[in-house]
Amino acid sequence: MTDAIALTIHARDGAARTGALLTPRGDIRTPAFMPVGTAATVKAMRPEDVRATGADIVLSNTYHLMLAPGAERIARLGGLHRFMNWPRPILTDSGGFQVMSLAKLRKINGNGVIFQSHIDGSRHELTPERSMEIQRLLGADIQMQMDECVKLPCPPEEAERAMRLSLRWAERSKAAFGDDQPGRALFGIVQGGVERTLRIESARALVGMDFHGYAIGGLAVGEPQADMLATIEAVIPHLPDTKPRYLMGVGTPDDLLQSLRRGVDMFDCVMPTRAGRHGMVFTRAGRLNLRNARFADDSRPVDPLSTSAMARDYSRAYFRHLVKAGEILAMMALTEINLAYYQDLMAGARSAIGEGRLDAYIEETRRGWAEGEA
Ligand SMILES: Cc1ccc(CCc2c3nc[nH]c3cc3c(=O)[nH]c(N)nc23)cc1
Repeated sequence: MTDAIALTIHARDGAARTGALLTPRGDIRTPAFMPVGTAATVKAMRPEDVRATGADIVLSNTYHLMLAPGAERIARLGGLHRFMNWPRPILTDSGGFQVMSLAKLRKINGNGVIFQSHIDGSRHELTPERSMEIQRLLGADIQMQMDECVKLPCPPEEAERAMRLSLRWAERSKAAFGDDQPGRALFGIVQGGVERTLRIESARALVGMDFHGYAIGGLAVGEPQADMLATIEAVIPHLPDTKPRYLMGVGTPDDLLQSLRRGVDMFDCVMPTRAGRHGMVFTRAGRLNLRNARFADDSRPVDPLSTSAMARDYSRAYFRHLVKAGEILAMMALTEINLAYYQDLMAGARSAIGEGRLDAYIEETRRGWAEGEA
C-alpha cells in the first residue's frame, strides 16, 4: 500500500492523461468526476446507487457538517465513511468557500473567518487549524487547505490579497494536517483570480510547500469559459506532472472535456445533481428540460445509450408527468441519470485518452449535442 495517495498515469494524449489515484479505500480512475455529497449524502441517492453510476469518490463539506450534526459527533459514531455508509474515498472541502457563499454576517480576518450559521444564526469561527481538525475528525481521505476564493470579476489587488492570505493559510493547513495521517492526502488550492502572474506565483509557492495534490480554485464563480480555460493553461505547466490536479466546482459536460484535455484530472460540480432535482437531464443528444410540454406525449426513453436503466426503461412523457406532479421518484431518477451521464462521459474520455483519440471523442460528443434531437 502506498504511504500517501499516489497518481499513476497509464496513458497520455497531448496534455490530457488517464490513470488512477491509488488510495487505501480504493482507486480513483482519472479523469474523475466526483459527485457532491454536501451534508453527508448525494441528494436523493443511496450510496450503492451512487456507486452504480460509476463514482469512485464522493465529496462532503466541512462547513455543513460542522454545523450539523457536528464533526465530533460524526467521529464518535465512527467517522464519515461509516456514518454515510460509503466505504470508498471521500474528499472534503475546507469550508471557507461555503462560509463566504452561504453564511450570514461573515468576517474574514487574518486568523480565519467568523460567521453566523445559515441554519440557526449561531456564531462560529473557522480557522485553518479548526478546518483541518474537522476534516481529520470526519476521516476524509483527501483534505483541502483552507483558502479564500474571491468572487469574479474583482480588482487585481483584491485577488492578490486573497491569494496571499490563501498562501498563509496553506502553510497553516499543512502544519495542522501533520505527518501522522498515512494514506490520506492534503491538497493545496491555487488562487489569484484571472491574473496570470498571481496564478503562477500561487502555484509555484504551493509546489514549494509540497502538497499531495493541487486544486485550481477561484473558478466556476461566473467567469466566461474562455477565462477559465486560460487560467488552467497558465497554471498547469507550474504544477508537478505526477501529482493530481483538481478543478474545483467545474462544470458542464463541455467544461469537463475542455479542461481534461488541458491536463485536469479531477472535477466536482453540483450541476448534475441540482439539475436533476429541477427536471433537467443530460443526454448524448444534449439537455432535456422535462418540464417542457413537448415531452407530454414523447414515448421515447431519455437516453437509450445510458448505463442507467432509468434512462433506458422509462419514457420522457412519464418523467415529465412525475416532474410536473412533484413526485419524489423524479428527483431520484433524474439525479441518477445525470450522474450516470457524467460518469459515462469520464469513462469515454479515459478510454479515448488510452487510445490516443481524445480529440475525435470530444468532436463526436459535441456533435451529438449539436445534432441531437433532444
Ligand atoms: C461538497 C463540496 C461542494 C463543493 C466543493 C467545491 C467548492 C468550491 C467551488 N465551487 C465552485 N467554484 C469553487 C471554488 C472553490 C475554491 O476556490 N476553494 C474552495 N475551497 N472550494 C471551492 C467541494 C466540496
